[in-house]
Amino acid sequence: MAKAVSVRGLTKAFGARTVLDGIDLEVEPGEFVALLGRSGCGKSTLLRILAGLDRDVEGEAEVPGTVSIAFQQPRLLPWRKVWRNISLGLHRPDGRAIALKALEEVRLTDHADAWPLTLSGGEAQRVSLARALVREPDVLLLDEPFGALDALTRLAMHHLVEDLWIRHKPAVLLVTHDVDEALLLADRILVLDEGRIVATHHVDLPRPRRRASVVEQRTRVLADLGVDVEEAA
Ligand SMILES: Nc1ncnc2c1ncn2[C@@H]1O[C@H](COP(=O)(O)OP(=O)(O)OP(=O)(O)O)[C@@H](O)[C@H]1O
Repeated sequence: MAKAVSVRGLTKAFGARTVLDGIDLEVEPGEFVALLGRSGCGKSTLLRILAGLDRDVEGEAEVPGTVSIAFQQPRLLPWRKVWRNISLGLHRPDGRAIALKALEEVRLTDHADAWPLTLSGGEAQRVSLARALVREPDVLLLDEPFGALDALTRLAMHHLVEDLWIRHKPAVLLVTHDVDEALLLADRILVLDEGRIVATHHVDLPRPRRRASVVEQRTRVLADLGVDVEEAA
């Protein structure tokens, strides 16, 4: 079967600075992959390239299917009601019905006619997810979508994303700094450092996952990030 994402020898430089350094990566259809790494290691740059937002690269980055991306900030248009933010660009006469269905999936039907500025951070992020999903993407790119949320809302979002992923089964690439988040959600974790994939972890824990079940593997992932858990404790 065709890969959802095929990246070969992908190199990206900003001026003299090489940000991605010969990345090779294949993602299977329906696979959930987390990209984990320190700030500035090139995670967002890779996602932007996969989304087709940056084509000035060396090497190959192929995403044959449809792609949606959600960012850390929901980026909703404040002058359009929630449902219109979701249906925007679909160009379909049944846009409202489709938006309502997507809002039902993120449990926000009652906010369909709200203005984005009246939403909480978690609600706005759920709208952003609905907007990404309504296009039924083959590949869903999530660039730290929970980064700005409080811990409890974050937890609820983890469950929601896992739920939506199981229902729609797009391939997902999730950029995160959060090891637990990666372990709770991903089939595979790629650790990036200075533009290279320096470690790969397969996560075979049964779903739905619980925080307690990720503790052991967390130590090994943190070690690849240069964090000694004994010391950090
Ligand atoms: N348009 C740009 N021009 C110049 N440098 C850039 C540009 N975009 C990104 N960079 C640099 O590329 C490096 C990688 O950035 P990137 O946003 O991919 O990192 P990241 O791993 O996603 O970081 P974070 O976790 O903090 O979001 C950084 O050093 C950043 O300053």
